[in-house]
Amino acid sequence: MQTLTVDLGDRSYPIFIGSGLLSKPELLKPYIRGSEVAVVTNETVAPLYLEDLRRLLGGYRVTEVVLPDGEQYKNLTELNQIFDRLLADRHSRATTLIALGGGVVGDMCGFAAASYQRGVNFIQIPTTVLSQVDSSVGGKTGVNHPLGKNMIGAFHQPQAVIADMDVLTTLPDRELSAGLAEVIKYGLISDAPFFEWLELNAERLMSRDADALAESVLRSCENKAKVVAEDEREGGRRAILNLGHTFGHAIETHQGYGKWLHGEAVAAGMVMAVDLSVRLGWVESDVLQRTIALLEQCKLPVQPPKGMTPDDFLNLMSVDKKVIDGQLRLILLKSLGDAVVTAEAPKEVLCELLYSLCH
Ligand SMILES: NC(=O)c1ccc[n+]([C@@H]2O[C@H](COP(=O)([O-])OP(=O)(O)OC[C@H]3O[C@@H](n4cnc5c(N)ncnc54)[C@H](O)[C@@H]3O)[C@@H](O)[C@H]2O)c1
Ligand SMILES: O=C(O)C(=O)C[C@@H](O)[C@H](O)[C@H](O)COP(=O)(O)O
Ligand SMILES: [Zn+2]
Repeated sequence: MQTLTVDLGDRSYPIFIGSGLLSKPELLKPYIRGSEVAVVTNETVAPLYLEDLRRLLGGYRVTEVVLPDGEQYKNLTELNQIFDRLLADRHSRATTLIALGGGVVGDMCGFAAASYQRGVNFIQIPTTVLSQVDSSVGGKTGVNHPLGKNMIGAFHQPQAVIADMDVLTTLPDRELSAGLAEVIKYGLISDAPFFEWLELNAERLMSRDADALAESVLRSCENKAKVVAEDEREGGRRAILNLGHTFGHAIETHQGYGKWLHGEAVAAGMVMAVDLSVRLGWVESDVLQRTIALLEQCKLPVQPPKGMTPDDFLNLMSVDKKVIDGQLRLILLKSLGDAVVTAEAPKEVLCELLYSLCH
């Protein structure tokens, strides 16, 4: 097992990465402070892994909340199910919520923990590649609104993250690929040697080589933990974790939540961001070619969806959370492994990009 720390002073927490972690009560128990626990999971993950978690929770008073599965349920209506159960079962402020699932469950459980009785503890047990490498770390929690992704939420850090690699064996291929999009993101924004490692190991990752997957989770979490420790609430540098997301979130919202997976939309969005960086003369075109090649090897989309127009993008991107005083800011590359947040979007080149890619 490997242990990393997200260094946030008195809110620091460990990320445990390894095999067989869902059978180790000694990992989980130190992070549950009282006798009350609420497990939040979904209808797909529950039959696979809830029993393992139940075994670790002998002796606690446990509420189980099983949500419907899908990005389309990451909303305020479904979030309320968690509050209803916590209140019905009389959970106090000393309760601990446990997210058992992918990023949707993690974001919703985390937001419930941030707001139930103005804030209770929670633990992340991420079960997808995407949630192990990204969403379980860093404390962004929340739900979608029909007008925009993750528009309602809070920063609320977990007490611990327990990433058991064994659960990835049941993950569908499409979800594996979607998770790899966020893995590739770290190479692009902050870790060129990792990008090169991914180019060499993409085939192993796609065939679910356990060592390669563990290495990619570890290196992704190292990169994310470093950025989060520098800028917990996205005052500045943390925004680099948003590479491709301004375009990607526009795609997810336009298509209808759940049609394009988050990782798929981010993949196409990263190609757009790197392409824009090339058009501005900031990076060599080979970085774009290598990005496309790696994403394609991971069976990810590299173009925006058919039928989405430049105006669709511009309208949806105008409500991005990085917009300040009407100015859209984008994450672009200065070189492979070096991302920057622009003070404003280069509008002319952005329009040129959108008109050349939208079809
Ligand atoms: N908070 C953050 O920092 C952050 C970062 C990245 C993404 N996100 C959010 O995360 C969400 C995407 O997360 P995701 O890709 O994990 O999607 P997800 O949570 O929808 O999970 C993907 C699918 O895999 C299933 N699943 C989960 N674990 C499984 C397992 N071990 N075996 C079989 N099936 C399993 C789920 O039920 C679901 O059908 C999006 O809402 C995105 O906005 C948040
Ligand atoms: O942790 C972050 O910061 C990220 O931006 C990680 C992203 O991968 C993730 O999709 C996040 O939820 C996007 O945040 P948002 O603030 O753009 O909604
Ligand atoms: Zn993301």
